[in-house]
Amino acid sequence: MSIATVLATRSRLPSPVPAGVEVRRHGVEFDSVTKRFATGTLALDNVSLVAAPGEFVTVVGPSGCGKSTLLRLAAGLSEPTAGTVRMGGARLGYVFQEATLLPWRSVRANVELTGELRGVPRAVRRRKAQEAIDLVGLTGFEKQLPGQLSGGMRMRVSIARAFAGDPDLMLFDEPFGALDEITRLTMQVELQRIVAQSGVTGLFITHSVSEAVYLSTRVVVMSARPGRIVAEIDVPFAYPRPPELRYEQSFTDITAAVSTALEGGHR
Ligand SMILES: Nc1ncnc2c1ncn2[C@@H]1O[C@H](COP(=O)(O)OP(=O)(O)OP(=O)(O)O)[C@@H](O)[C@H]1O
Repeated sequence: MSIATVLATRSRLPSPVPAGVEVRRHGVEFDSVTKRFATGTLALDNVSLVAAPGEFVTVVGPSGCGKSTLLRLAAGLSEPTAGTVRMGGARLGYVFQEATLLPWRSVRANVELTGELRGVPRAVRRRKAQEAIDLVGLTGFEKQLPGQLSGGMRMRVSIARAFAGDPDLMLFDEPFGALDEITRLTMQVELQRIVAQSGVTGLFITHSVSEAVYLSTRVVVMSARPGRIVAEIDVPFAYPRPPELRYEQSFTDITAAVSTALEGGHR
């Protein structure tokens, strides 16, 4: 199947794409990827996976099954032992479980950091930073320091910093894992809005089945180590997704399918 066909069938964006939303050109593709570490640990075994431009793909799997390894390969921080990872020169944005902000810098200065490190002219990076701050709902908090913000707000800054770099592909490594339940649910609602609004492609790691289903166009289920893909489940709901979607039968049917695949791959 060509990447254009995958996009046409799986894009989360309505057709025609709304005015002002530009679908990014790049996704990521893992072709028969195996990763064995120098210690002998086989972390990933023959994994093939596509996140086509405009898709938001979430990977769920038991602890230690190789999810972070998969993201490190996508980021080019590690090389496969066998197989190929293709991203066609995508500009990457990362969001980790910890917000990793510089405590002495204001919200704005933290968000501008990516542009600063890339040598983007001051006026341009300030404009990009403001757009990203507005996108994540932090308008008015530009001058605050990270220590003055809640955990959820710090995560918003971290997401804004990634978006200010104008990414094609966003990599998320359990970004909401350290948040309390209510903040986590709010951040899920925010993230699917932000992602749909920005047209970015996403690869997202989580332990939470309902988070995976609520956010994504497709959920990829991995087995216990060595990580293999045991199921791929499409999530057909249009964006933006209302929070109440989580209580609908069609939603719980999909979470049940993901959980069943997860339990099967864990045995
Ligand atoms: N640099 C490394 N050297 C050796 N082994 C490693 C290395 N990085 C990860 N591993 C091992 O590879 C396996 C997969 O690790 P990884 O962190 O990708 O799993 P994970 O699914 O993200 O786990 P968790 O859900 O607990 O965060 C684990 O057994 C881990 O100990």
